[in-house]
Amino acid sequence: MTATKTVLTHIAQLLQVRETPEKPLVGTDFNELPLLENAYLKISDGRIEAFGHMENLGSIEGYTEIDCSHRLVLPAYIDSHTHLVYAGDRTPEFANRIQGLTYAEIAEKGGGILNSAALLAKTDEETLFQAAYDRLQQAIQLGTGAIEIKTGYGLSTEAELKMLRVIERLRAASPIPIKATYLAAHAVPTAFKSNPDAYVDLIINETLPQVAALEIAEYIDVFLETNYFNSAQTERILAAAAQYQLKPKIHVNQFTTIGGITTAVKHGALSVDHLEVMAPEDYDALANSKTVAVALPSCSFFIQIPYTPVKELMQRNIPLVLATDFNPGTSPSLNMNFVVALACIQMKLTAEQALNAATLNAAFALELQHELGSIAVGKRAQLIVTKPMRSYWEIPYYFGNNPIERAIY
Ligand SMILES: N=CN[C@@H](CCC(=O)O)C(=O)O
Ligand SMILES: [Zn+2]
Repeated sequence: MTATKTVLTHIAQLLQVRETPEKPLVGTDFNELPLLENAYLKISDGRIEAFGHMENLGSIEGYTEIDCSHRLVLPAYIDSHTHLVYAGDRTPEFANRIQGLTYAEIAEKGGGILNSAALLAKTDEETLFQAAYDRLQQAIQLGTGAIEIKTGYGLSTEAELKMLRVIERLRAASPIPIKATYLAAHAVPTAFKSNPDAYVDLIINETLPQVAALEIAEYIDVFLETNYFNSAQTERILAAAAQYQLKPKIHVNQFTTIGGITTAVKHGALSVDHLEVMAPEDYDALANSKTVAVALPSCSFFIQIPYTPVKELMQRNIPLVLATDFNPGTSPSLNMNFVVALACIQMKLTAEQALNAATLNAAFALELQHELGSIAVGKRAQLIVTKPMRSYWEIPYYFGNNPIERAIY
């Protein structure tokens, strides 16, 4: 936590200096990262009070000074897609994958999401909370200034509500904003294998009303994928969720393309997430929508699947967001710096584009663009002070290093 009045001085470069735009960044705006050199930034009661060139600093009496000479300052990352709450881990499955099994083969054997659900069912709320709270602290130290957390390892009403209560406790204890997503349909439980539609009925008739009554979740999610949930099932869930004002953020096109993006867009999805496998009609659906595309390169890296074709998205002016997809199966990393590095190295984004996708555009993916994501007076002062560096290109260049000296929140 910062003192009530703090001033950052001699900032070599203050990055992402812009007022909140009406829409997420695309085109030229997305290609540029506006900055101020030799800058100061004043913080009062956790908000950005003022900023400008050092020569215009004026009196700093009553402020605690943080000298940022040779350092860059940027808005904290927004991680708009995580599965932060889970029990145990999946290191045995990781070992199996190293020995040659695929994610799909492990899932067929009852591993994957079903494995995490079984572990979660026998783990108490306090244990889940403590583990997730530790991870939240890690995320903050790695530069994350707001985070989305999904349920989805419940696969029963009782366990989904348990996950939501843990998220609520995290929210109460967290110094950074948390948005909650009810991941209603993440996998078909074994008991429903022969009749997945009956599980969808249970979600709609039993779990969803109780989730809505808790008033913790803002968003609804479905894993729309071959062997998981199809478009017709998703449509039913999203139509029911709309009655409770839960907006869709959908897992889609991770392994196959089965019309899911069109479905998500039709239901006014705030975001579609993954998009590693894309068909021409998927781009068309997105290009004519208000839905943002969330790429998750750490998942592609960890389970060795294609990277989201971001150039194709950018060519069509589809807003691009980057997030970690932190989860025990496909992306056990909370490190947004690594996400930025992968986006540059593997997806060929420029550092400007990657940082825009991880800050301001990411804020749009959680409807936090008026609070976070850029340096503007009145926004929350959740900031990253880097270690000494000459250029923000060093963030992806020294991949695997921690570029952050201090997280301000
Ligand atoms: N694809 C669906 N959900 C997660 C993985 C969940 C898991 O394997 O536990 C993802 O985003 O990759
Ligand atoms: Zn995910």
